[in-house]
Amino acid sequence: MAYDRTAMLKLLRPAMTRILTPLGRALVGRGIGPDAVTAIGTLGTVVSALLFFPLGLLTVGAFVITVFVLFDLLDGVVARLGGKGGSTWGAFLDSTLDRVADAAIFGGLILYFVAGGDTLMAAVTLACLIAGAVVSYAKARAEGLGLTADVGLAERPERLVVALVAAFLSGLGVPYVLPAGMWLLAVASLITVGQRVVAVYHQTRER
Ligand SMILES: CCCCCCCC/C=C\CCCCCCCC(=O)OC[C@H](COP(=O)(O)OP(=O)(O)OC[C@H]1O[C@@H](n2ccc(N)nc2=O)[C@H](O)[C@@H]1O)OC(=O)CCCCCCC/C=C\CCCCCCCC
Ligand SMILES: O=P([O-])([O-])O[C@@H]1[C@@H](O)[C@H](O)[C@@H](O)[C@H](O)[C@@H]1O
Ligand SMILES: [Mg+2]
Ligand SMILES: [Mg+2]
Repeated sequence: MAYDRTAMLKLLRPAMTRILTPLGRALVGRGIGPDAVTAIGTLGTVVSALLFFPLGLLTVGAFVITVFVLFDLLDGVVARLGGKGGSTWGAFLDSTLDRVADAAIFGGLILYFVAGGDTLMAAVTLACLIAGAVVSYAKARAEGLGLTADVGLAERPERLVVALVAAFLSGLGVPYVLPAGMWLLAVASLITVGQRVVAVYHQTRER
């Protein structure tokens, strides 16, 4: 079953874009370009994920990472307000650095579980990292072949919301929420890989 992205968190995109537009305008007015926003967002995410999560500071880590991860919406806003409607280079940079940010977030959580001696949850979180990367790769490869794979239960916003909310609540002392979130995400990401493979398979058969 294919999930239309308009049925998922993508629905929040126009509202988030509206909220971020005044900030985007201010950045453009100061001569700050989208690539700088992309780079700062990625750097901030990587440093905070690899600092806070392994130390067990899950709530503050999830909060700070959320701020930096929202730069991924802000860079597109800045690109579009800049008048050129976004560049090919910017699209490449944005997607590539998203992979770096995702690796740091899930890598930070893996280090947290390893530090606590929880090998099983470290492995489940590793599955989230790998399956999430395959989800993104499947779409990028399909697009490189002139096809589309813009479907799935757990696209990047869903993966980030589940991981960050679970980490945030776990840090507040809510029991079982982080393991439950990681198990849920591992399964949802695997399903998403399947959905994208099936979507591409059907397109190749139609050809
Ligand atoms: C103080 C602030 C605290 C904030 C707390 C608020 C909590 C947040 C609540 C809700 C978030 C809701 C999620 C929003 C969903 C958005 C859905 C969506 O569309 O996501 C996709 C995007 C970005 O995708 P992409 O990068 O592809 O789009 P762009 O718009 O950037 O466009 C790309 C094109 O732009 C051009 N371009 C780009 C870059 C560049 N350098 N040059 C360019 O030219 C080019 O043409 C490109 O093709 O967003 C995401 O994926 C990020 C999702 C964010 C999810 C955050 C989830 C956090 C939720 C909860 C965490 C709770 C813990 C903390 C609790 C704190 C409570 C206060
Ligand atoms: O494929 P996926 O990982 O769910 O989501 C993708 C993002 O991770 C990627 O960075 C972005 O450029 C793509 O347009 C797509 O939204
Ligand atoms: Mg972006
Ligand atoms: Mg992005």
